[in-house]
Amino acid sequence: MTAVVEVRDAHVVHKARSGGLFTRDRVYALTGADLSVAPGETVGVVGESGCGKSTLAKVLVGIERPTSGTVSYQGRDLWLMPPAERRATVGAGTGMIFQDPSTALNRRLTVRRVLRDPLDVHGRGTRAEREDRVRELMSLVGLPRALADALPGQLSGGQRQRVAIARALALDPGLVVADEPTSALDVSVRAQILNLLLDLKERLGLALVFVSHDIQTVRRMSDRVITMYLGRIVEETPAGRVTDQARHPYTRALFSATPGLLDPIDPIPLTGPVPSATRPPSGCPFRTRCWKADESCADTMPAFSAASQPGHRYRCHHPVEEDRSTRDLVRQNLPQEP
Ligand SMILES: Nc1ncnc2c1ncn2[C@@H]1O[C@H](COP(=O)(O)OP(=O)(O)OP(=O)(O)O)[C@@H](O)[C@H]1O
Repeated sequence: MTAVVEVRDAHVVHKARSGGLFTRDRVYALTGADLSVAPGETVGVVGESGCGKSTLAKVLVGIERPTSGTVSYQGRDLWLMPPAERRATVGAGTGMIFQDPSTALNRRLTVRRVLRDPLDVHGRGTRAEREDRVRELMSLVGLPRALADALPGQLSGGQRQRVAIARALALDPGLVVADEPTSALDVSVRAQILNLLLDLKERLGLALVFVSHDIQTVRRMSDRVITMYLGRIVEETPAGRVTDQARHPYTRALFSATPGLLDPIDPIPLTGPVPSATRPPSGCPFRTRCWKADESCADTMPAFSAASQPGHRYRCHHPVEEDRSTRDLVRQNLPQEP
């Protein structure tokens, strides 16, 4: 089956913000990322702040051009397309939902205008058909019709995020990327928005990439979970295996620290700070915080190894044994290994 989007060996390198105008320092925001998203699949992306989740999300929807590597839509290289074709391909093929709907929506445009805009820009249907589509989109995301002429400032946070979701769906995209779609919302409406996304994904057969700090939610929403560390994808795990059968020590540590998933255990300690993305450690970037690391980890970044389950792969010289539960790892005084 052709992937909706396929990223191959993508690197994103920025000039460091902190180093002043003439700095030679570089931030390695994304390093050698490979990811393919199949139609109808939900891929969750987890990792600590600054690990490159948003960068990957932006690369997937063509907002960020990789410094090197390729991004293909339905097998065609996005950045080799003429600009007008690229804009049309991305505009119609993808939708992006951002963290904060207050800043993502133009505060001067009514709900109707926000939703009609992409239809106008891409010349979809007659005027009457576009108005029908606006009504359809509002009903799809559970917005009452009476709100069509409201401005974003007159809506609640949850309603604003529903508008942003409807806008992302306006052109019937095959891929929606949601970057922390609930983190700016009140806890009381988060579950409603997540349920809406799950429902839409089922009904519309969308491929969804779901980026979040909230590991519990990622696990619940996703078919497959991508773990990122310091700009690199270090593991891809079927969602059902991620808590107890992940092989990468970092994935285990992240999930062990999630309240409610493995209670009552102490989390696997992540010692020390995340190294700077300007000077990532040689070899495996996680080695400076990993209880399993030895000298070999400083030499090379391991290639991906396949685990026994299809769709599960990891990059680690000393993976956690497949049959060791996370609870057992913690009980056996983990930091003293190897
Ligand atoms: N335009 C930019 N210029 C310089 N550095 C950048 C730029 N955009 C991102 N970065 C840096 O790239 C790295 C990855 O950033 P990114 O926003 O992708 O991480 P993230 O995992 O999404 O973080 P968070 O969870 O906090 O949103 C970080 O070190 C960040 O500071």
